[in-house]
Amino acid sequence: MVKAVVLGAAGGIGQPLSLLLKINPLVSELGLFDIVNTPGVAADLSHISTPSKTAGALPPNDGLKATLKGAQVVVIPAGVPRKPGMTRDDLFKINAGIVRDLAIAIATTCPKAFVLVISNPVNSTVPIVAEILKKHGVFDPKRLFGVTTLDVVRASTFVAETLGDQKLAPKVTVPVVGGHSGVTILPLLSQSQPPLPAGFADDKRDELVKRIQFGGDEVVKAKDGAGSATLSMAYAGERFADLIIRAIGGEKGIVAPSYVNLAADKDGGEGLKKAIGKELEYFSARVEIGPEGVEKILPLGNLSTYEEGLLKAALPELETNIAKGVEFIQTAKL
Ligand SMILES: NC(=O)C1=CN([C@@H]2O[C@H](COP(=O)(O)OP(=O)(O)OC[C@H]3O[C@@H](n4cnc5c(N)ncnc54)[C@H](O)[C@@H]3O)[C@@H](O)[C@H]2O)C=CC1
Ligand SMILES: O=C([O-])CC(=O)C(=O)O
Repeated sequence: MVKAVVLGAAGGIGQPLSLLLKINPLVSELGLFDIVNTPGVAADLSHISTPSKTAGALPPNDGLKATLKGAQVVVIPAGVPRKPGMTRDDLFKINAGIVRDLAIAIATTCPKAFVLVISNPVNSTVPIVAEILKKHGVFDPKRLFGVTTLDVVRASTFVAETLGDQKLAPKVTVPVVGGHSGVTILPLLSQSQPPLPAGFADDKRDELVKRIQFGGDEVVKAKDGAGSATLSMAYAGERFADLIIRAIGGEKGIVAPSYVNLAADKDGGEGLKKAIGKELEYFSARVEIGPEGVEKILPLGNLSTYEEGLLKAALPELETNIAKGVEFIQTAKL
């Protein structure tokens, strides 16, 4: 049983994610923080007849610190979402500062917590959290996760649709690696289980890859100015948080997709760096998770020639995104 905290709990993702965590039987205490509306959200959820206690706080009177006290899992969906025409990187200006300030509170209040970052741009916000934790001397790469589960969820759904059977969606597995924006999202369709039909046309494959890479844009466009994915993200966020909570509880064999610092790996990510041909500090892949955090970053497996090309195209943007997050903290006067 763990204490889980949601930062940004009154938002489009925060509310349904908090609901799902409230009904997770492995959560004993649920702390909710936002700059608006958390007392109401917490009062509402607290009437649900599950064992966990729920409390909500606002910034005055150190509400953030009180909420974080004793937290083992902190999920961060705080920040602004995209509007049509924006990239995730366009959110950096506002969200980088929000995530930085929340990370400072984590570093000083619950430095051993597992931190799950949803706020975009994930490729940069995860390095921001890491740099803050480093500055406070409490960084453990094994306990910091960028949440990329929605990419994997979308891949399963879209492949099932392509196979003409929605009922397959919960069973389809497709590794999605790299990062969490546009071309940095690398769906490895050649490893899909069940596989795509033999002789699946190249143009159909390209379409499917694009749809997974730009699935977020599909929702942003449909919401027409009212934000981005919230309900599917809450589902994905809880699915990931649940795996983390079960790993903390000692369950064996937990494997989840996540954007992590490669120093989290047993061999410092050397195997993965070799596979991608670049000295990157962060990459998303399937990771084995145990009670102390990441135990191993799993190899990417065999990439098709086409996927090698996708990987090559992803690396420059990923590298720029990472550097932007790192520099934001390293060059700042905090
Ligand atoms: N990793 C992923 O796959 C996904 C990430 N996202 C990202 O999640 C973030 C949140 O999206 P939504 O929930 O739709 O936005 P939203 O605007 O509905 O909710 C964000 C919440 O954060 C709160 N907030 C702002 N500053 C805060 C602070 N300093 N401390 C605590 N809370 C604060 C706001 O008051 C608001 O309630 C966005 O950055 C979005 O791009 C969205 C979908 C998928
Ligand atoms: O597209 C967005 O801005 C939100 C997001 O990260 C996603 O839905 O994958």
